[in-house]
Amino acid sequence: MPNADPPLTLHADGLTKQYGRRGRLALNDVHLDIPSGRVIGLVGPNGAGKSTLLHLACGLTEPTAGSLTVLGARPAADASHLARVGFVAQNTPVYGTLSVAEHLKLGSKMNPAWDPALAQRRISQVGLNPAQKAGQLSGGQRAQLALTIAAAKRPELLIFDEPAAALDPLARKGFLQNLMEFVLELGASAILSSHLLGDIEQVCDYIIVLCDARVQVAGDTRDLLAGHARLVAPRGGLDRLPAGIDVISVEHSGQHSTAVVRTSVHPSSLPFQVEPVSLEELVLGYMTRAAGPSAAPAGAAAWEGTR
Ligand SMILES: Nc1ncnc2c1ncn2[C@@H]1O[C@H](COP(=O)(O)OP(=O)(O)OP(=O)(O)O)[C@@H](O)[C@H]1O
Repeated sequence: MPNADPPLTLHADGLTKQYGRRGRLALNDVHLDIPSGRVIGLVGPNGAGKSTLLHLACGLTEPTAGSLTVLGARPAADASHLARVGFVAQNTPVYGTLSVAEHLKLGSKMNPAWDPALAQRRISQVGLNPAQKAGQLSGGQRAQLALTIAAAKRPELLIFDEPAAALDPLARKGFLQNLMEFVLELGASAILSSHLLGDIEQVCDYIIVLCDARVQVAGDTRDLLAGHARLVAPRGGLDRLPAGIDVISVEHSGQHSTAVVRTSVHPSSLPFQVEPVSLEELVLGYMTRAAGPSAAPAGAAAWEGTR
């Protein structure tokens, strides 16, 4: 008999979160189907709802409406499900008065699948002194400790909320390398939120752009890049576009107009200069669109008819 497909990493159906009865919606009718075995980048502006989505995925908070499953079950449904997910929160919290070694001991007591060899190996690889109190570690060392603890649980899914935000470029590079090594070693999926698009581009093969509580676009990074393009034309030359082209954002500079578009039309058949988009352009395009007409560059209204 063929093996059953692995459960989706994350399945959200109408997922909505409102903090308090009068609070604004932090997530609004979110639908997502994220396959297993991916490294997922969650991007969006401040206040978009990224941490809220990650907290819901870890069972730290409950949805107001809609449903969410993680690895095929309700988040934090029971102890065994908790053990399948490793979470590193935004400020990489550690117990300041406990040493590095005591953190590992605590981890081993609390997690049935704890891998002591993996924990020891990574601690010495990143040069952490087992006797040092966690309160005396630098931001980068704290992040490495938190990553080691999350990975030594041998989870199926690692979730990171802005893991590298406080790290200098070199520490960030090391951290991301370690993260990828863990993902490969564990055969795990990972979700990380970040404002650092370069980091996301480096390690993620799946992207979710979340703005203003809603998913703007989500999908395999390569597919998304292949399905979008940058059109360049003399100013005003993009005012009328063939069917099958969805304008995401448009800018005018000097004599030229440039648009990021989603297109089902083969680029070579378009009567414009067509260039590939970078991930950064794609993400910024969706963020600009979500920010609404008031934030859109002058002339964007010309595109309304094509949407
Ligand atoms: N505990 C809370 N109580 C009330 N409102 C909250 C709470 N947590 C988040 N919010 C609100 O929900 C919205 C989404 O916040 P969230 O922290 O999920 O955004 P984010 O995308 O992670 O932002 P950032 O990039 O700044 O970390 C914001 O408007 C925020 O003020």
